[in-house]
Amino acid sequence: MGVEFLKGHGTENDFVVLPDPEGLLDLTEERVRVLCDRRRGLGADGVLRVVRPDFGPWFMDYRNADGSIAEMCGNGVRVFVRYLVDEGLVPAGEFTIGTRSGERRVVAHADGTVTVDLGRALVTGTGTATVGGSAFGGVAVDVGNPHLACVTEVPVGELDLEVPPGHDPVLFPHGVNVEFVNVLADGALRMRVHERGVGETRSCGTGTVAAVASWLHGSGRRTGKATVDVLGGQVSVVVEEEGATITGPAVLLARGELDQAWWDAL
Ligand SMILES: N[C@@H](CCC[C@H](N)C(=O)O)C(=O)O
Repeated sequence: MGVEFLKGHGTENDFVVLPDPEGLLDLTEERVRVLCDRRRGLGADGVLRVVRPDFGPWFMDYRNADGSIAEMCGNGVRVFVRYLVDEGLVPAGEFTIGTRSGERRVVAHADGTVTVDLGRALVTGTGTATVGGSAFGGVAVDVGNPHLACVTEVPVGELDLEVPPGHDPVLFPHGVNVEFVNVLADGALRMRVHERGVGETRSCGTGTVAAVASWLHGSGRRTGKATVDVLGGQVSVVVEEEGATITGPAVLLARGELDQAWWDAL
């Protein structure tokens, strides 16, 4: 009997899901790196380990593709919720899950979309990202994890995000996720993102919240909502004083077993 896995994505931000209710899996950095490698492993932007603690709700243990641990993953939560509901572990509707950023309320809707309350999107300052020698002013936003969201008139499709954007390490001592955002119309944004611990991804849920918070901040507002187009689809974001929500799709597309000998050898 090998190690059970599922593969899923939220707006093409893709994850390997590892059901581990008893918390028995030894999920080393190396195992995460190889699992996420698109040639040596299954390929993914991150891993979601599904753990049932002795007390409290189901816990999402999220890891970036480079093996690092992050506090929160907005798209990952939606896929995590899809797994819990599809497996009959939690009834659809509203419930709570655990994350490294604390407990979060979620709603699994009848149409298959999931809403996640990501807590307050805290604007903590301003900073600069550099891409190809050009500087982009941005707003630092804490969505449980760190973001620098840069609203720009440069079409985001023109940016080379193969190379990690430069940022001020003093402002972000633990690294940062960097978003570039175009305002398409009032209430519609387009975003690309370079994620800490991953590289450019086709979507970042917490990043879309940071993008909306940054856009609102730039227009003197603290609350509002927008749809955000990302490379992998579209999500809806609402930013309120007491918390920000993201709503979008969550897909599980495959399941299987990792070869035990392969896993043991890692
Ligand atoms: N893709 C995620 C964010 C994952 C964590 C991030 N790379 C970090 O290191 O903070 C999302 O959907 O929010």
